[in-house]
Amino acid sequence: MNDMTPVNRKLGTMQDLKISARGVQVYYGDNHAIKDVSVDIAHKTVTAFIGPSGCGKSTFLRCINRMNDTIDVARVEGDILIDGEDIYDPKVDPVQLRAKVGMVFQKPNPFPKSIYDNVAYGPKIHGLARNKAELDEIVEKSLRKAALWNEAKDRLNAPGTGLSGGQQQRLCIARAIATAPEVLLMDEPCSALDPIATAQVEELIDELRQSFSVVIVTHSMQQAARVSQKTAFFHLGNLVEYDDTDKIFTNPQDSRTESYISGRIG
Ligand SMILES: Nc1ncnc2c1ncn2[C@@H]1O[C@H](COP(=O)(O)OP(=O)(O)OP(=O)(O)O)[C@@H](O)[C@H]1O
Repeated sequence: MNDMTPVNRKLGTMQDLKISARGVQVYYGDNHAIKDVSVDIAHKTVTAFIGPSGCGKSTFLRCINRMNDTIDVARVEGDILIDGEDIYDPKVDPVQLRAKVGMVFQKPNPFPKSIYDNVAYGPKIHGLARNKAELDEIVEKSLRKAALWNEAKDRLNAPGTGLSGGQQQRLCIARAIATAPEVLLMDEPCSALDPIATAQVEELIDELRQSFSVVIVTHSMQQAARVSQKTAFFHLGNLVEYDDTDKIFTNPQDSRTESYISGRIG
């Protein structure tokens, strides 16, 4: 592991460090999907992962809450620390970790339960509420944070699957934040949404940044430019460049980043 790459020298001074990855490698059988990636991610910041299809964005995102553990052929090496703690330490319970590091997927995937129960499920299993009143409060707060309360408050007992696609995605965001996570991972959260629902979710991401570190995988460079403060460009499993979003889009240092943002690769 080489800690003195230009990326790391630069990040050595980062304030409010939340996630620190060092020398991360991911293999799917013989396929070396992530190659020696080191990156520091700040708290209360939106970080975008961009890059051509198959470059490893989702794979690296899934390392941050150990979702790759659920894929039989996947093998992860290297270190990922959150608040200085190694999340791959055998003492860490992945279920507890995923409450702290929430995830929102490409397609809205509410449980086949009521709107209320979708949000209450996580706090219940993690024992975050002592009684019904506390649970009600968590549900309301989470739906408010996800900008869904006004639309959902009169139909809390209706099925979550009855909401529109954009509302379902906000419900999934409410469900993810109900367990009071510190990091929210979003894997192309708007790819199944229309432009209006996309704009609502993007606005929400900006608000979520007040409370969480948000890491978002996106195919849309416009979206990365709109929502993120930091951008990481991946190519063929390598983290090629990581910097302030403005800089990546206006003055990239690596020719591969330049080619990608100008549409020549990808
Ligand atoms: N569950 C899996 N099992 C085996 N190989 C996988 C799995 N998921 C991803 N891969 C492989 O890992 C590499 C990186 O894929 P990944 O999905 O992380 O890329 P990506 O940049 O997120 O792509 P996209 O933008 O198309 O979603 C690819 O070669 C892919 O085929």
